[in-house]
Amino acid sequence: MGSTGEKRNLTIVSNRLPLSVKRVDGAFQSSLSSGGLVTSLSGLTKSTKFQWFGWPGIEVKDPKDREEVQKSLEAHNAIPIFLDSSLAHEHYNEFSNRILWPILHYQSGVVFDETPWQAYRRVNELFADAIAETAGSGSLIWVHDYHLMLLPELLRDRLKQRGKSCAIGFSLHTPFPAGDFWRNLPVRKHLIEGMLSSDLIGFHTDEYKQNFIDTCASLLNARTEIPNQIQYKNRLVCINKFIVGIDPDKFIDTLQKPDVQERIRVLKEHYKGVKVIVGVDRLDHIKGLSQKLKGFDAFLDDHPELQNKVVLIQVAVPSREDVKEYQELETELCTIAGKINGKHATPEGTPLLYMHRSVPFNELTALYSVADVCLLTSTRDGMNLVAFEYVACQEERHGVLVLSEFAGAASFMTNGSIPFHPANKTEMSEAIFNALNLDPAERKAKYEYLRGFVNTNTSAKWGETFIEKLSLRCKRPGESC
Ligand SMILES: O=P(O)(O)OC[C@H]1O[C@H](O[C@H]2O[C@H](CO)[C@@H](O)[C@H](O)[C@H]2O)[C@H](O)[C@@H](O)[C@@H]1O
Ligand SMILES: O=c1ccn([C@@H]2O[C@H](COP(=O)(O)OP(=O)(O)O)[C@@H](O)[C@H]2O)c(=O)[nH]1
Repeated sequence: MGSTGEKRNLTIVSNRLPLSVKRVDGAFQSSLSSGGLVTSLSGLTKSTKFQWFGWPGIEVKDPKDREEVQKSLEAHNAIPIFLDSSLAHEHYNEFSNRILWPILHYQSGVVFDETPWQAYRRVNELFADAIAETAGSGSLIWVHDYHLMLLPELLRDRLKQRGKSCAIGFSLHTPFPAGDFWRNLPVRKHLIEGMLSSDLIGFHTDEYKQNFIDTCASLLNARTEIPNQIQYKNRLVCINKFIVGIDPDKFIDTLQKPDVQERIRVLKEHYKGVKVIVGVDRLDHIKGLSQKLKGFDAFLDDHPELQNKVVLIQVAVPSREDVKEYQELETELCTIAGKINGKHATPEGTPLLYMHRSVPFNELTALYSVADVCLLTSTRDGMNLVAFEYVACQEERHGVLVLSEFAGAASFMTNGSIPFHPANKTEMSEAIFNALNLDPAERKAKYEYLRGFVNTNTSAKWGETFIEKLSLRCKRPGESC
């Protein structure tokens, strides 16, 4: 058990709660939110107790309705922060996902706009107000991700006004780009200063950590000579890498369920004599989905002898559908998918199954399990937990992970996978071919390497390590990080 979380009061804060609330026929229904942040933090629930603040994903105006939503979430230790829909839209869609997200992922052509920025500030303030009121002095507050970069500073001020002292940790789940890219954002200084009011800041990889440290030095003239520390104004902030992971047992246990075993049997029978490649990604530019489909097209062109012998099952989970760029990407992907099947399908079958929807967890594990290859083509990606999940489901098959060198996961998984550059179709085609033809001994060796990594670096360990460090930081602030 994660003793730290139980001894001290732990509060998790993220923009999105793990449960999204929807109004169906006048009543409220909640369902699990998608994405890696929820996966990583849900894995933590096994070992640590915490309350979770976040936006419920819906506008609720009526005080009675708010009470109803509040009660239904209470059972999951979740506390909703209600936002009116235009504010939520400007904060989440317009600033977080149209301006900040692309810059964090090295996408160019971003246009800054003042209205969304003001909404971003306002939402961070509303979070700070709600948390400062509830938090007990001495508690640990762990803030997550790019939607809430201003929160540590706003929260620290409010806690101080109330005479409370809490430890504040911040984890970024995206990459942090190299300095010159970050300069594209006119409000870059405010965001960095907001984060620097934390006691501890965590990144997924050493590269992101170093980029952040370099930016603090060049932009704020902060002192960064001591490893893993940033001194800015009168504060000493610890900076480190914490490897986020999954709960592998959840996948292993699910694979044992009779209905999942039956589903696996049916899928194996259906794809007898056919090699299955799986891809699971939120429908997002950063996942390199158009590159993936084009690379797969090149692979099919290069290997006519494999006609009807290979299928790519691509799950594209709907995401951020109110953002214009995401809508355009969806249209583009449908067109490319149609063209690929138009070119390569035969009366015996289609080489590409493109599914634009989310899949239930049991189905997801069955899909991972029957796949000979998992193809992940991110152009940039904070970590990519799908890579971990695929490995967790490959005890029997020893399938091969073909992993873009730009996923954060590649910093740790390159030895056990086949790495490639997602913009290079030829390289991708060769990587797919090599993965499909790897001999069993090599497949086993790669799988065992990755299994060791995934089983060692679990989400529970990630959470416990971060909380332990945060708690120590407060007890002995002068100590090295
Ligand atoms: O909440 P959404 O807008 O629907 O997006 C889902 C999540 O996407 C991002 O996930 C990141 O976190 C993962 C876990 O650390 C990491 O593996 C992945 O590479 C990242 O893209 C986002 O950072 C989350 O806040 C979102 O909830
Ligand atoms: O229909 C689906 C398919 C997948 N996932 C999960 O979404 C997460 C994706 O996390 P990742 O870190 O790969 O990327 P992110 O979407 O957070 O950028 C994984 O845990 C998947 O199991 C999901 O919620 N719904």
